[in-house]
Amino acid sequence: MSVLAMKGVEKSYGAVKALDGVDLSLEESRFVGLLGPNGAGKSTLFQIIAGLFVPDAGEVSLFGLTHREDGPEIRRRMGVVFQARSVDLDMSIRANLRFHGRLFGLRGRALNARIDALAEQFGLAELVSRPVRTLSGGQQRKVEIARALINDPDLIIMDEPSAGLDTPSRRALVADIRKLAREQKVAVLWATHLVDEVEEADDVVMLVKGRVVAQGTPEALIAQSGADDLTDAYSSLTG
Ligand SMILES: Nc1ncnc2c1ncn2[C@@H]1O[C@H](COP(=O)(O)OP(=O)(O)OP(=O)(O)O)[C@@H](O)[C@H]1O
Repeated sequence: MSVLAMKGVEKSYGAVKALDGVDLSLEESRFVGLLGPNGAGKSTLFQIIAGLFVPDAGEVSLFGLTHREDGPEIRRRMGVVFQARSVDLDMSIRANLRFHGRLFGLRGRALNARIDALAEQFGLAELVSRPVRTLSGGQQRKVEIARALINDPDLIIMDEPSAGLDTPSRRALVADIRKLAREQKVAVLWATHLVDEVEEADDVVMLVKGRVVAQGTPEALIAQSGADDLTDAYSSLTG
């Protein structure tokens, strides 16, 4: 099933062209890494996928639907992890997840069961009553991700979800999300400027100055560029 299809997407901020004809597709259960340096246009792309920005040109469809005609249905089926924190530091994990669950119409026992399942899945079960402020950076990022999964989405888009984490925590988070994609059939778009986070992605899309310069499996990109590994391939394909 096609979860996301973008064709010829353009977006400018005044004279700055942030996206310059982006084509991108994402299928069910795929973990796709969106790799690009600072300023490549990753956040702009996310805002468009999330329906917060309207592109200047091009087409975007999610689950075969468009934001213009079916925004609420798309939002019901999508989770978003932005770079900025979206949970309340002074509230407990459970209170934060309850608040977000209610936005999707979840209530009572069903909501509590969903919170318990997510807390268990992300190793937060012992911590659900603690204010988010008292958690480690890695645990706080997991709360962000649990929040984005509260509505059991078919697609989750994540803008540098590992920001601020050390290398072991980043690796663990990537492994958790890859497992989630595989086992729960969630399509994942993971934006980062760190090559090691997408080395085992199903597909990697390289974005530079608003253009997709390469996309394919990590193996295909390495072969295409005659490089030894994905880091070298990224350097050579992105100049
Ligand atoms: N609100 C804005 N007004 C003007 N220019 C902007 C605005 N937001 C982004 N830009 C510019 O658009 C381009 C793409 O920015 P964007 O934030 O989408 O890139 P990014 O890949 O997410 O970068 P980073 O990895 O640093 O977060 C950059 O040149 C940036 O300076």
